[in-house]
Amino acid sequence: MGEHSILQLNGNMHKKLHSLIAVFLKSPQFKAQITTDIQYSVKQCLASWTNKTIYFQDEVKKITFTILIKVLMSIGPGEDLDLLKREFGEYIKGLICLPIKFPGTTLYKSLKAKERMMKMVRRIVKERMKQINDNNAEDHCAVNDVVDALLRDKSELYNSSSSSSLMVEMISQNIIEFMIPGEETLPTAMTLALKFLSDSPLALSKLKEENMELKKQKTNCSDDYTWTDYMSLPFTQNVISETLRMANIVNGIWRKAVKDVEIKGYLIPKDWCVMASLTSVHMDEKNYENPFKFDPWRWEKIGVVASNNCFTPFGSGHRLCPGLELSRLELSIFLHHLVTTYRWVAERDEIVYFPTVKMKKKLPIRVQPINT
Ligand code: HEM
Repeated sequence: MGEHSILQLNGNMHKKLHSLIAVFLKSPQFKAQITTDIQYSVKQCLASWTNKTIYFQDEVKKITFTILIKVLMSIGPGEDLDLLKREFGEYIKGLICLPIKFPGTTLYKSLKAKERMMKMVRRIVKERMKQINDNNAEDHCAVNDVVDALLRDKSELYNSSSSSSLMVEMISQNIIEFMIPGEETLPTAMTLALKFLSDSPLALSKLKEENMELKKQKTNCSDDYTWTDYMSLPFTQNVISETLRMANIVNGIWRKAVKDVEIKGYLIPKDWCVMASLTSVHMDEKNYENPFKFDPWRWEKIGVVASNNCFTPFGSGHRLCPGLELSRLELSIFLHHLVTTYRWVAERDEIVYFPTVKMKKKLPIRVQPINT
């Protein structure tokens, strides 16, 4: 990973970058716009799945990747998006591979793919920088995506880099590395939600009932759906929490001790690395009764929590995932349109948890509109 990756940064630089992204993702304008974009993407994708067998695990990435790129750079469907999709696929293969670099190796191809992506992202950042300078409009124009948020930053995060070409370089690098934590996690959450629901008819029926009610209300008053509509469905949020608890998409997080630390009588010497296992917390019967059972109802007692000591799918503390709410929103919109418009039959498949969470056969399903 590059030296500016948010995942590797520490101290002040990390704090500023994290806060810029988190503030943008929480802004009301962003929430309103992205709700419309996700709805559009979800409906289009679902319509293209009907009456044939699809591999859910692969197909759902079309929704999440499109949204991720929209959030980062406002790129819609077209050549640029196709290029990014292709090159990013090649690039991530090289993040965990043998460190051998000569033509033909995975690492070599990955670095070449990153160069091609950098070229495109650099062009976009430069164009945007020019627009901002030409209009001298920093204070009046809406911040539409992460590129805007980083370019309009006043906190000197990049300004210390003095030359504008270095600033373009750093922002482009950040944008590419920001794709890594968002690309694989969310489609996996959607895939496992579908798997758990396919195996739990009671939960599916309650989910459908709640979402049909919202659909009826919206149809009667012909209002558009808002972020809050989707995020206020209690059972749907419980299905999402239970999916995240059992899926353990990020099974552990790494930290390095910057000084000697004592925790519960154990000494962690300076420079040691520690992995906090999130899976152990989520699957511990001291925290969750019958932890291997998919039981969205358990959250009626626990209540909706973004994160606490016993529920940390998005991590916690100053590295808490800034994509937390966006992920819950995408999951909610996806589930809403899926269960209110379609039914599906999933083939038998198994969850594999190592090295990463996946479905063994990519979860083949057949989707049909409800009223056929
Ligand atoms: C269900 C989906 C997701 C899960 C389970 C998840 C989980 C996590 C976890 C556990 C961390 C903390 C890592 C650590 O503490 O070292 C994290 C960090 C992060 N996530 Fe997510 N994530 C998800 C979706 C997303 C999405 C959609 C985005 C982008 C829009 C995103 C962007 C990030 C970023 C940039 C960080 C680094 C934050 C920092 O170090 O300051 N994530 N995520």
